[in-house]
Amino acid sequence: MSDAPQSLAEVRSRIDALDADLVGLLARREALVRAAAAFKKDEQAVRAPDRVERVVAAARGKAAEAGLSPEVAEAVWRAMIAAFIDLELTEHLDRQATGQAVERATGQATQQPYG
Ligand SMILES: O=C(O)C(=O)C[C@]1(C(=O)O)C=C[C@@H](O)C=C1
Repeated sequence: MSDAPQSLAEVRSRIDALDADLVGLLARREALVRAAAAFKKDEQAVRAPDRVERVVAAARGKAAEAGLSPEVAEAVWRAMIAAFIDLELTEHLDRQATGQAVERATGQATQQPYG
């Protein structure tokens, strides 16, 4: 028997189920991105353009093997990484602001993410 969906409603129900899996995978990815951010000292390290290109190239390569359009893979990965870079930069700025507030309150120098 064919596994092909028999209606638009069935297609959409399968898409919704896959999206739920993707949300779980992206949450695990976000936890790792946040862990990476903690090792980075400056904005250039957060942006890591060489690493971005390697990640995108790997996604394109795996996409072709898996039956995913490489163009779609590249667009999705670039959008996803841009969002994670924004998240990392926001975390760094928050940490910097917290460090400055602690310094004001205590008069003690704290470690600054941007040197
Ligand atoms: O590999 C890193 O350094 C990460 O922080 C992860 C990640 C990504 O989402 O893949 C995010 C930001 C960097 O610009 C590069 C890659």
